[in-house]
Amino acid sequence: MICLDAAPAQPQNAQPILSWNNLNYDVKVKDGTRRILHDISGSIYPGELVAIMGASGAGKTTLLSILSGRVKGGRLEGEIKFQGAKRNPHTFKRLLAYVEQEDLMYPSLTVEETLMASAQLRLSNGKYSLDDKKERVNTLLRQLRLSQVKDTLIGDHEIRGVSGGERKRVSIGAELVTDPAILMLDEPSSGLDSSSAEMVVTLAKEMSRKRNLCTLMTIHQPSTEMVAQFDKLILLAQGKLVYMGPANQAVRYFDSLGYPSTNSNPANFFIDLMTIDFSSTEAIQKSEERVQSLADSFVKFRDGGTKLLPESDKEVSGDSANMVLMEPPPMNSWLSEMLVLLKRDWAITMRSRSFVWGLATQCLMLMLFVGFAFFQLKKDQASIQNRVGTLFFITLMDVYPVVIPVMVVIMVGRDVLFRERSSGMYRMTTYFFARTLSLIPVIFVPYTVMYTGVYLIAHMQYHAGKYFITFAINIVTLFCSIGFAFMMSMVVRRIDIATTIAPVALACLMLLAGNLANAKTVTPVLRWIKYVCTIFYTYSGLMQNEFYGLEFTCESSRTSCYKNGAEVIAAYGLDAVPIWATIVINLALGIGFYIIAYCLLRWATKPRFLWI
Ligand SMILES: Nc1ncnc2c1ncn2[C@@H]1O[C@H](COP(=O)(O)OP(=O)(O)OP(=O)(O)O)[C@@H](O)[C@H]1O
Repeated sequence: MICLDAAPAQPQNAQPILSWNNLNYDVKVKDGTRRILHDISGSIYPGELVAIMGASGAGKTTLLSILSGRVKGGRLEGEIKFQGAKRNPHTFKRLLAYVEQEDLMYPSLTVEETLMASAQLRLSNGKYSLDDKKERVNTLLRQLRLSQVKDTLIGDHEIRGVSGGERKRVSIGAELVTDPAILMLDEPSSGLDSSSAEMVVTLAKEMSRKRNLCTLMTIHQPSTEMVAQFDKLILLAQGKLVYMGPANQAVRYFDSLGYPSTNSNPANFFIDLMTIDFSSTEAIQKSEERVQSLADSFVKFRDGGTKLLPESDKEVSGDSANMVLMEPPPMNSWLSEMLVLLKRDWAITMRSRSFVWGLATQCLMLMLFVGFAFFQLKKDQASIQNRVGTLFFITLMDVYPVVIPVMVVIMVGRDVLFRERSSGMYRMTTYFFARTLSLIPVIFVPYTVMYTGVYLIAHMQYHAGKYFITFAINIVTLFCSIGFAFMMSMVVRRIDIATTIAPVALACLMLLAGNLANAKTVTPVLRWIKYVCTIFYTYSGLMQNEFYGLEFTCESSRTSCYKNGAEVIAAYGLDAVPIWATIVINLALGIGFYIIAYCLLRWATKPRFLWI
């Protein structure tokens, strides 16, 4: 004998993995508050495959969000227990595998790389060797029928990759690579053809059985075959519970209430029963009354303690010895986590061909263009303007062509970052280190070639010390530019807005950098800006490094001449900060940008979920 709330094949004394009581959820709307969920109670057990079904707007996603601890805003009442006790947010988050409706993964990684990165980040090094992790990924690839496509890219609208169904299975695999206690899937069949959707449900069932895992999914309108796979159904109508119990008893239950099945697909029959008919005022009233009566009947039915027998006495085949993990796995060391992320980020960066080749081509072209525009500078008065032009141009090249593409690269992966952060996959410091380290060679190598080329072709002062100082100033500026790009990527959420704002902000800084406006005569209201302006310090450092020590000739036709470089630096007002200080301050500004980006990311990913 099995009561309605328990799994059809659970032993009677089994403890629910998750139970919830009297959940009420209200949100603010224009004219007051609206109750989205009304007094919902229930429980789910290890090894069960449970579907939350209902018409559009019934509250399926809201219920799943509440149970997963991801609901934001509004007012939540009731009680949720995980393995019989109040949930600990940290532990629960790491024992829950949540697959969102959208498959947020890096499109340029292969299926195997995606699963392997997840395994390396989530599985404890103390418990699993690298070979164990590979074995686990191979098993998952087999179980999820992904072995054939393991070397195919995930892909997106630009890169041809795996099919929609395969992508969904990779999303599930990336979550199942650990031993979660509960798997939650939000509309896993959306956007899939019927056979892919069926396959996802079949696999979810297999996984639940094999791992004694409780799987809870929202699903809109499953096929008859899919309904047959579910152990338990939670049927919602207008935020009210109209049925929760064995899937194979639902039709009989509604029949007993006087609603015999009218459709060969039980899901269609349930949806028809639960949907509000908006075709006329009478139809609305009639269908609302029906939904209310179904909800009332279910309350009576459950309060009456009526029990349902499953049609078959199939036993859950999960190994009862395969107990659900009570504690989340410990996190791996900072270094190991960083190295895994670095390997992954390096692959992503190197596969962003337009970024890598774009930077390389741009640097080569600029080197030739700037070098030959200011070819073999002499020591006459005209060369002063040309040197100033070369150095200001190089300063700008250190910033503009770096900030914008780096910002785009970071923002493209931001949704994945947020998803991985919300499941506590890694620390944020490892993310920043790995992402920056993966970008550095791709930026620094072509830029170093560019500086050196311009230095030689334009014939700046040939002096080893001066060359290395130029090199140091430029490298630190590039570091600042990457930091600035990180900061902008965290401030603005949309790429199009970020790529509009960043050039404007940089143009304002450029104005105050000491070339377009004299550094000493800028209005005091704006003069302070140069002290937080990377462009100013870079330009000032490069100018001093090149001009100090130069003597200029003066043509007899001229009435006034600069005799030496020191006079030029003084005239431009760039002698206030010594060269070494320009490097140190830029380094500090770069670190500051990173700290701001880090704080913004922490703030953006800080859970603001309602927790009971
Ligand atoms: N924060 C909110 N503010 C206002 N209304 C909300 C909020 N969250 C949910 N709702 C409303 O609650 C109802 C249930 O939403 P929910 O997304 O849970 O439905 P659903 O059953 O998942 O629908 P669908 O199948 O269309 O995704 C909808 O009418 C929705 O507009």
